[in-house]
Amino acid sequence: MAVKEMAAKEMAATDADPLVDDEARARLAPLFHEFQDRGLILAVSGGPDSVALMRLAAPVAREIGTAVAVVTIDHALRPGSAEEARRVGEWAREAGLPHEIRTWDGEKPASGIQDAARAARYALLAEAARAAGAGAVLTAHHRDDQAETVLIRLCAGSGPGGLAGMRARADLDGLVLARPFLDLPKARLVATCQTHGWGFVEDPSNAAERFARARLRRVAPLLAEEGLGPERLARLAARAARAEDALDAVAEAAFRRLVLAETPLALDARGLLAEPEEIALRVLACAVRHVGAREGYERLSRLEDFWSRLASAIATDASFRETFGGALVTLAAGRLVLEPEPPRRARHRARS
Ligand SMILES: Nc1ncnc2c1ncn2[C@@H]1O[C@H](COP(=O)(O)OP(=O)(O)OP(=O)(O)O)[C@@H](O)[C@H]1O
Repeated sequence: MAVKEMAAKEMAATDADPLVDDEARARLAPLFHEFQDRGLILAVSGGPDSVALMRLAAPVAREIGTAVAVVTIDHALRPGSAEEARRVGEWAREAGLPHEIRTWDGEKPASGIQDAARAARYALLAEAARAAGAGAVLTAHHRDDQAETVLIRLCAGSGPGGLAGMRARADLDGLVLARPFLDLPKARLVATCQTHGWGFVEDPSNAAERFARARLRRVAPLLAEEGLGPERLARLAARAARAEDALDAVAEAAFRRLVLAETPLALDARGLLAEPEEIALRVLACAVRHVGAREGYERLSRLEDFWSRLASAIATDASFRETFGGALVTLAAGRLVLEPEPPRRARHRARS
């Protein structure tokens, strides 16, 4: 089916219509062609979304000849999770796909369990993909997941990067993380399973009130009444993503322009101050990451505070020497020099 025809068909589908085979093929086939040589991993929890992904992907994989393996992560957080993972295995067999269970048997923190479980899940999925020589991991994130992510980030006061939500294509530790259903309403995936009589499980933790995500789910209908429903939140994410990509491109060009020396990394401080604040912030974050001092990112509000101190030092020709995000940042003679922060223990020894 032609792409235009497909788009028209999808526009005509209501939020409760099951996906027809052509729609699924149009979404999945490009990825299956792209990874025909290396193969793909499908991340399947057993919920209706990922069961729909698995069942719809199986015929496309066969048709194109792409090796596909289904991976279920058993977080081992509640009784019955291992049994659920085994059931996914049965459904995968029914669909004619190989299945593997990877269990999270690392330390489980008392607080922030959802975040820890997510980090562990992605690490285990990447491990499984690498072991299979696969080039990509596909998840069944959908429009309602995206809307929830954007709401959570709105509540956290995120900038455009956060409001952009999840991307349909992202990096997963050097592999491709693809979300081919990211713009589809969840109801369509559920309807697809129901129409075909495909079994699925519901994760009881989804309903657990103690998780912020589940609490927000109660507020969501009220927001939707005010017009801020999943569709609008997802559109906000798409617009924020567009702005984010443009700002990143401008910041990258500014970074290249402002670099005076590579080792140690030195930037033109006055030039940085002359940039619009949003660009200066991004150049600074990029420079900090560049010295490779620490994994992860500092929070945006911390970056803003750091920049405000640094900007006033540049403006007044004051001296400046602070660490940020694992980088030692020094201002001297109009040059902003960034070096990896010396290890804390070594510094301590040097002082004592
Ligand atoms: N236990 C699991 N095993 C394999 N894949 C999983 C598992 N849990 C989730 N996934 C994959 O991730 C997708 C999103 O799941 P879910 O909405 O539960 O994640 P989340 O809690 O929103 O976290 P995140 O959005 O960061 O992945 C699922 O559709 C599925 O593809």
